[in-house]
Amino acid sequence: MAQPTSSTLTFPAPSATLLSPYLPSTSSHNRPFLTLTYATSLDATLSLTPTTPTLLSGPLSKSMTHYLRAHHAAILIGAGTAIADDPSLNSRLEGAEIDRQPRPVVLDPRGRWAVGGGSKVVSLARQGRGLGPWVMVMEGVDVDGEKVRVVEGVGGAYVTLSTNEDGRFDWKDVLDVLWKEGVTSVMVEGGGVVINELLSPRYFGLVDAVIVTIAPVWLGREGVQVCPEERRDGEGKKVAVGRLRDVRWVPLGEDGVLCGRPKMDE
Ligand SMILES: NC(=O)C1=CN([C@@H]2O[C@H](COP(=O)(O)OP(=O)(O)OC[C@H]3O[C@@H](n4cnc5c(N)ncnc54)[C@H](O)[C@@H]3O)[C@@H](O)[C@H]2O)C=CC1
Ligand SMILES: Nc1nc(O)c(N)c(N[C@@H]2O[C@H](COP(=O)(O)O)[C@@H](O)[C@H]2O)n1
Repeated sequence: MAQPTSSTLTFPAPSATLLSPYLPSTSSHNRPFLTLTYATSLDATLSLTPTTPTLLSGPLSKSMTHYLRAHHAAILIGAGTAIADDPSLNSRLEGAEIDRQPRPVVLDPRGRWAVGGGSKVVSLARQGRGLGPWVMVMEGVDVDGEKVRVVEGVGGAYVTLSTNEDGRFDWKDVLDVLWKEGVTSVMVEGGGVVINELLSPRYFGLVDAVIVTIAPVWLGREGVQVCPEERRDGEGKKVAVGRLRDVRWVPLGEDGVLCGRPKMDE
């Protein structure tokens, strides 16, 4: 039997039905609906090392990712992932034409990502199989003119945003910029810095839905781990950061997909 090409992934309707309660709904708080989604090992690890692209999702859960991408207006990653993976950041779901492609957004305050004509995201945008990326950089950073030319040449943009004293964007500002540009939903895929920050007590409340693929493998130490900053109560006692409610487990091949809505414990 012929293998599907990279642009003809399908996601079975019964699984799609199970996911439907977690898909973006109309936002009631003047910011994009934020879905946090990633694949992890049994030891809560995203990749073997920060610079090693690591396939965790099986074929069905990978199709789910492309289904989710086609249901979001934007897909966001940190510069670490952009540099390590040279990702495509488009949806290869069957029927996901250009009007259902998510806008790739990369948090790259210092303009480190070497986005050029050979980058997958640029190449796909040139072929009409994805959108040009929006790269968020800090004020005053000197971005190489050639990179700006390449990004703008495929309909993308470098967007300047202010940072705090640590050189970090406030997530509320990131979401505000996207909202003002008409982005109603964003799927955040990672990597470790991004995920751990969004799961930290400060930003936990910004996450509307979590969809995590759990693959039956252990990756060992030195990997990029999901382990957010701890939370303490008024007396300094350590408490859980938060949990998921409205939980649903969806088996996809050998992987388990955990869906839920985050809730910070009282
Ligand atoms: N299994 C999975 O689902 C995924 C795995 N990965 C893996 O994760 C690894 C990369 O993870 P990390 O090294 O943790 O990098 P990362 O992708 O989280 O990027 C970190 C960088 O993003 C920028 N950034 C993040 N938050 C920011 C903020 N609030 N303000 C300003 N800049 C911000 C900074 O430049 C920071 O150094 C790679 O190995 C990749 O393959 C990445 C995504 C998903
Ligand atoms: N869902 C999922 N499963 C895995 O096993 C992964 N390694 C990732 N990684 C994320 O997907 C990006 C690559 O996507 P493309 O297929 O190149 O578009 C990678 O950059 C991570 O964000 N995700």
